[in-house]
Amino acid sequence: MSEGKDQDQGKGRLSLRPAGRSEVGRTVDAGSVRQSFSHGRSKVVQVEVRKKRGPGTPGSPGGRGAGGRAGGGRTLTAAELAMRQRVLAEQTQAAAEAERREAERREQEKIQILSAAEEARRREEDEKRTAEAEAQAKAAAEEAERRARIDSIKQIEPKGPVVSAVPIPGEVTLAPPVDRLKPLAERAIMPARPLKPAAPRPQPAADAAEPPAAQTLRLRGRGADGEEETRRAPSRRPGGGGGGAGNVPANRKSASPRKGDAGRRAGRIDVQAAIEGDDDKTRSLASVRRQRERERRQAELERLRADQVRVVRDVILPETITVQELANRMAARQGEVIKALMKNGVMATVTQSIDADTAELIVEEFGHRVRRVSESDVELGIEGVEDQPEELMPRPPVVTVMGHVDHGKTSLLDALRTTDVAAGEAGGITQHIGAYQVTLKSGAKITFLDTPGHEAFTAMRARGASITDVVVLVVAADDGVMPQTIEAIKHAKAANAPIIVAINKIDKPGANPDRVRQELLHHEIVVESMSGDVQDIEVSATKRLGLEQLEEAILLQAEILDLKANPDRSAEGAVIESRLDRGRGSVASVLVQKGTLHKGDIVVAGSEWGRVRALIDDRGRQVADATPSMPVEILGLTGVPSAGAPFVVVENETRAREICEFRQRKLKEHQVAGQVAARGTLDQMLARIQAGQQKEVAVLIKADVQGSAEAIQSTVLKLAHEEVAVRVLNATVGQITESDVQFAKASDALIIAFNVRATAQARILAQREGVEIRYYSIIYQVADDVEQLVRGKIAPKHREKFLGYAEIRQVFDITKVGKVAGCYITEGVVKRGCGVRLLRDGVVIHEGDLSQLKRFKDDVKEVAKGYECGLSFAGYNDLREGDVVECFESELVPA
Ligand SMILES: Nc1nc2c(ncn2[C@@H]2O[C@H](COP(=O)(O)OP(=O)(O)OP(=O)(O)O)[C@@H](O)[C@H]2O)c(=O)[nH]1
Repeated sequence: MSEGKDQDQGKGRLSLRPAGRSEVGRTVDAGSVRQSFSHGRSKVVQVEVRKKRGPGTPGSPGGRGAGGRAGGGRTLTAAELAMRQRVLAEQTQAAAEAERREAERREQEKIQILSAAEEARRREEDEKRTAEAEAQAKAAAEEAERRARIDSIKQIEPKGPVVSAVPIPGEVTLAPPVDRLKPLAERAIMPARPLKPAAPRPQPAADAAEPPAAQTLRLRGRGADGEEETRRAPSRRPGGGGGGAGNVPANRKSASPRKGDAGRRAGRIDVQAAIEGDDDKTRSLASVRRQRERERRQAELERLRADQVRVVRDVILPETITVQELANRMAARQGEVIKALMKNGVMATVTQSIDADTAELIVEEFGHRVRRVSESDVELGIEGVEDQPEELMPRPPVVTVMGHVDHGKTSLLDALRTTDVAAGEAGGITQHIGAYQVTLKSGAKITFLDTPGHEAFTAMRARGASITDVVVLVVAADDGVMPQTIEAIKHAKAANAPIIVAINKIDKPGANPDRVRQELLHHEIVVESMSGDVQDIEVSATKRLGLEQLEEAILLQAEILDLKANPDRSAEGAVIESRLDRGRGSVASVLVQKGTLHKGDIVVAGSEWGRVRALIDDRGRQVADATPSMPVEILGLTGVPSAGAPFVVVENETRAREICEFRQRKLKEHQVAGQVAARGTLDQMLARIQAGQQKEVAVLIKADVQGSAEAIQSTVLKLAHEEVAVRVLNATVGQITESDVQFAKASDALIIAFNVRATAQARILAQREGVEIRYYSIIYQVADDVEQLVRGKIAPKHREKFLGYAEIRQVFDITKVGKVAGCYITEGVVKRGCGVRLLRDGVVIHEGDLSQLKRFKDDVKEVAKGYECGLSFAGYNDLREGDVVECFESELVPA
């Protein structure tokens, strides 16, 4: 620094006040710095400011210490500076250039990589396209070849071995033994071809279908050496490498010389090649072709076979069907059906039945059409076709006589029977077959149903037999219109049957026919003599008065009704009544309604069927046939059909059997559901009451004594309220019989049994008909239940559960024990400690508990039906032979 004092300060350099801590006013110059000291001195120091790498900065190496340099340093000449700057610029330029080149190089590399990838992708696509085109071409060629082959087979008888007669593209063709050393090109023109040159070659066709590019390649490949072929070969193989040798897979490389040589024989392989085991190394194109060809042919064969058998069938499916039957109906193999079922998760053997839904799935899978039928379809069409008006002929009317009790229905029917003009011939109408036909003087006929009363009429109607054309309402002139007369009117009206009023007993002293006519007016029956349209005839059954007029009135009514039927068709009608006759078997009285019934016809009546062995009319004569409206007895049915059941003639026994089996099955189902039905009726009644549809609860009372019956009647009648009335149909004493059940059924009534029981037949009937019988031994319980019923609130529940019946066969008097009954269990079971009722003639005479139950001196828990046992009652000794012990258990039924 001190050296710097002497330095000339006027060299045009800038002076700077330094910014040092201890200094003030330092200046900065480009090359010198003025330094000021505290005591006033100052000096200028030459400094060399060396800018880092700056081209304009003096590049002296001593730029680090300003002071040190300043002493021996020198300024750069302009030339030096320029040079340095140039050098520096050059260096910078070079570096930038290198950098740019590097970037370029990298870019180039990247482009190369990308283009290589792109190239590879393109190549791959090309190859794929070529392969596809080739496959299409091949398929076309094969098809053409197949056709040609079929044609050639048709036209030319093969002379040589069959295998060589028809060349198949890609197949191994027979070549004569060839020297292994012989060049392949030479061998290629040898007879490596089918023995039958007439057959078309597939190759040209394949070539024709190839894309032009591929063709060009191939043309070049042919006849040339392996190089061309090698180039072409990979492109023909999907997934093969590109044109570059490095991309050719190793196996391709090994195969290439052969391939190149045999370029012209592409698509074929000779025996030699096969022997050499070429396929071991690489699978030739020809081999692949052959395999594809084989597969294709196989597939086509299968398709053809399938087409031949694929007939779309209408498969009829009932509600259930066995696998075997299903296979039969589809004309498929059982194994296939089982397989299809397994696929759907159903494991079934051939004999097992499957439901219609599952079967439908299978049928659809097999490509057939499904036609679902219901079991009841067996009944379809049994009624036959509708008759044409021109086929109809007039037929006699069928008449039912109705009226109040003792008004003379039976008497009138008997009187009418005697009006038959044919009576003299065979002792008149002697047979009781449920109906009879009278022939009038005019030759006209009338059929009368022999079962008077509206109950029978309604029962018949309930079973579907609406056979009455005209109702004759009998009203006794001395008695007038009575409750059952009104009932009869209601029933007749419900059946839409016209009424003819027969005012009977006019011979009686107190007879007043006009009163009857007047009373009938209240029930909407306006007789002719009162300007109405209802015919009224005054008759006397006993005195046989007015019978002819009555018959004429019936005929007139029939004429108005224009009753007609076609006699020339298979018969149809209804069973009037039936029974089992000891000598003749099942006997059924039927009324023919349509057609003519012949001896030998096959008849289905209800759930019974049979061939008509004999036809017997109401005079007991055998007849050959029965025309419309004629009642006859038929023999030959397999069982006893129920009254009111319709009958029909069917074409054959198989059909008859089929229908009956179906109907019997239905009947059994119905019987099984009988108990439920009984329960259901009461529930339905309750529901109707709740819904306000039923305004009346009808009951039929049966009690052990008249006093109880009357007490119950008055009790239940009091339970009626403004919305629901209580109607007591009957309040009598004794067991419940079948007629009680029928009566209750007709009026939709509930049977109240107080200390009495139903007969076995009545029980069965009630179960079948769904009539509810409720047993009581305490009057307030009856009142309780009926009240609930009337209010439609809570369904009354059974309070006890019936266990069984035991019949007392012998009574032993044992000292200290008392009376012990030797019993036989006729129904259900008897359990130790159960509740018992002692019934004598169907009436409860004691109710209590069982004290002992023994079998052969051993106490037992229970004894079942068909076994004997000994039992005694707790605190009751009046046991008698023939008494019946009813056993029950108390059961809590929540409301
Ligand atoms: N005087 C007279 N009595 C008759 C006449 N018709 C019937 N009776 C008598 O009336 C009674 C009842 O006759 P039925 O023919 O049994 O009467 P029903 O209507 O069939 O009676 P149920 O079978 O009980 O319904 C018998 O005693 C007959 O003799 C008649 O025209 N005149």
